[in-house]
Amino acid sequence: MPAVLEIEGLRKTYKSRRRGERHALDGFDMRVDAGQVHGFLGPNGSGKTTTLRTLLGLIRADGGRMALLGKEVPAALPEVAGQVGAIVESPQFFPHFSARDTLSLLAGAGEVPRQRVDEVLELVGLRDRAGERVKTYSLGMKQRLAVASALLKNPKLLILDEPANGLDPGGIREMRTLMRDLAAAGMTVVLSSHILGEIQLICDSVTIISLGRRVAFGPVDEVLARYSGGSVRVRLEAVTDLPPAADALRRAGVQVTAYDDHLMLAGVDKPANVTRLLAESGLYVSELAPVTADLESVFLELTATAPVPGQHRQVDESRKVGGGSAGGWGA
Ligand SMILES: Nc1ncnc2c1ncn2[C@@H]1O[C@H](COP(=O)(O)OP(=O)(O)OP(=O)(O)O)[C@@H](O)[C@H]1O
Repeated sequence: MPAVLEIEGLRKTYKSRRRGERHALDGFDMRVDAGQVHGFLGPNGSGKTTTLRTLLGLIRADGGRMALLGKEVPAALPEVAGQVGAIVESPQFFPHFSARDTLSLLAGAGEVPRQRVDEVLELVGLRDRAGERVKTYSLGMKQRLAVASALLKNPKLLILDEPANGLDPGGIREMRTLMRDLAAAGMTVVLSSHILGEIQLICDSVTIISLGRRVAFGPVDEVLARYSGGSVRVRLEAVTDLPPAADALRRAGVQVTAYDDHLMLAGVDKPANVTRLLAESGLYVSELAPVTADLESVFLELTATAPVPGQHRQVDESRKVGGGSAGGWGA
């Protein structure tokens, strides 16, 4: 499958007199194949918008290479721009224009046939409100207009930064169907979003970025399988047995996360060893269940952004975590 978007070793450092240097992208890699819906995920401040802005020529990279539709950018941007539709950050519209006027203006500037305006209004569900002024629109309606503007030129590659922002549950579901339909029709779609359940439902593949570096990538199923490796939920007959059980397992080298009524273990190859080890300490297991991770828990683990009771995590406190689940206990 040809790559529609390729990034290798991308670097971007913001410099300011007051704050010094900030490495927003620190050798970032990304690849999106044709016809995929690809999720681009990362905590706040991890470098997603910087990546998209660099790719679209809005800011200059300090190093690395990028290609869109097989052409090196930024050099080939004039050639490929007509085939790439993008919304990065909230686009601004003239408040006194209607959605139809806004799209007609953009269509005229981009030599897009007028009938396409009605097509995209229909696609994003704005047909019946298209004559009203944008200043009377809700956040979700403005978001739909933004997606419509990105779709006007029927691009080969559609890049959407937080497309579900402000949409109601019905709107999110419609957006999901629209993305899938566009991909089925051959468009490649890159979505950045913090709604991970949604990404898991919509996307074929994902890239996860943390502190300006890629920490995971690949088909969603493979990423989930890779990072679910050996996760096991354990309940004991008495909850008072959980702390000594956690201690015994940790002493044996198992990664243990303790919850009120159960333990989560990572990297367990042979669950029977857990039962045996606990029984040897006089602790009896009432449930031992393998757990498949969802995208949210993989994301929280890889970007180290899971909430810690009693702490207020600051935006730059995510840390780089090596690939694969640590531990490997249970031989
Ligand atoms: N113009 C700028 N000047 C200085 N620092 C910047 C600038 N733009 C972004 N940064 C910094 O670069 C880092 C990456 O920011 P970026 O906007 O790319 O993150 P993001 O992943 O899009 O975050 P979010 O999910 O919050 O939108 C952050 O630490 C941010 O503060």
